[in-house]
Amino acid sequence: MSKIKICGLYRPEDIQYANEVQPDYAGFIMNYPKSHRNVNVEMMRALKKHLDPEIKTVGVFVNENPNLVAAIAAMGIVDVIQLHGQEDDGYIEKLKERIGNPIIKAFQVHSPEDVRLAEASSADYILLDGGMGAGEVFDWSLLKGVNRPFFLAGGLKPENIREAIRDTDPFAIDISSGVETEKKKDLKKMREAVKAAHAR
Ligand SMILES: O=C(O)c1ccccc1N[C@@H]1O[C@H](COP(=O)(O)O)[C@@H](O)[C@H]1O
Repeated sequence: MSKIKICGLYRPEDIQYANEVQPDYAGFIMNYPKSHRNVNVEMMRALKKHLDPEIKTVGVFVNENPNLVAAIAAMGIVDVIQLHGQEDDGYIEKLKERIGNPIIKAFQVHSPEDVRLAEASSADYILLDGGMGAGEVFDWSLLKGVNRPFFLAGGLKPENIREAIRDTDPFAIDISSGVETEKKKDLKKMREAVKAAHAR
């Protein structure tokens, strides 16, 4: 069993689906127009209003100005901050002085050195990913013996979640494209993903 974050919600229907299938975390790609999942602050505020408060919201940022991230955190619309760009420990420390929200730092993993770098992060959680929301699986054998709890991301789908949990024992599964059909969240796939992650 693992927790699960379903990432990249951006339509009102996505919120209804999340309320129905109850992931532990709901992720929102914020201020990143390169992604089709992009939401701005106003959209986020409107979506959050309808989300079950038991589901934690994660604001995902890519190399965003830390002052803006802190300002968004102060609005109370994100419970957790995810940093998915090249933000370093200096950036994270600066942010920690301004906000009390837990911080997840994402790392792309291609080698054992990438894993060591992630383990040393000053973030509250690390997220180990193959790409950037592009559905890329990486070599999970690199994760043997990781010394702290991690979110596992990258190319996960309902069909490979059980194998991923068995092989890597993550704190949480993080999934986005694997629960979409034609770039839109798919209720059936979301239900199957949550069931697979929460199965004992
Ligand atoms: O999903 C995006 O568009 C995105 C954009 C910028 C940074 C991160 C993004 N997504 C993150 O990618 C991983 C895995 O996604 P997938 O399941 O492989 O599609 C997840 O952490 C998302 O938060």
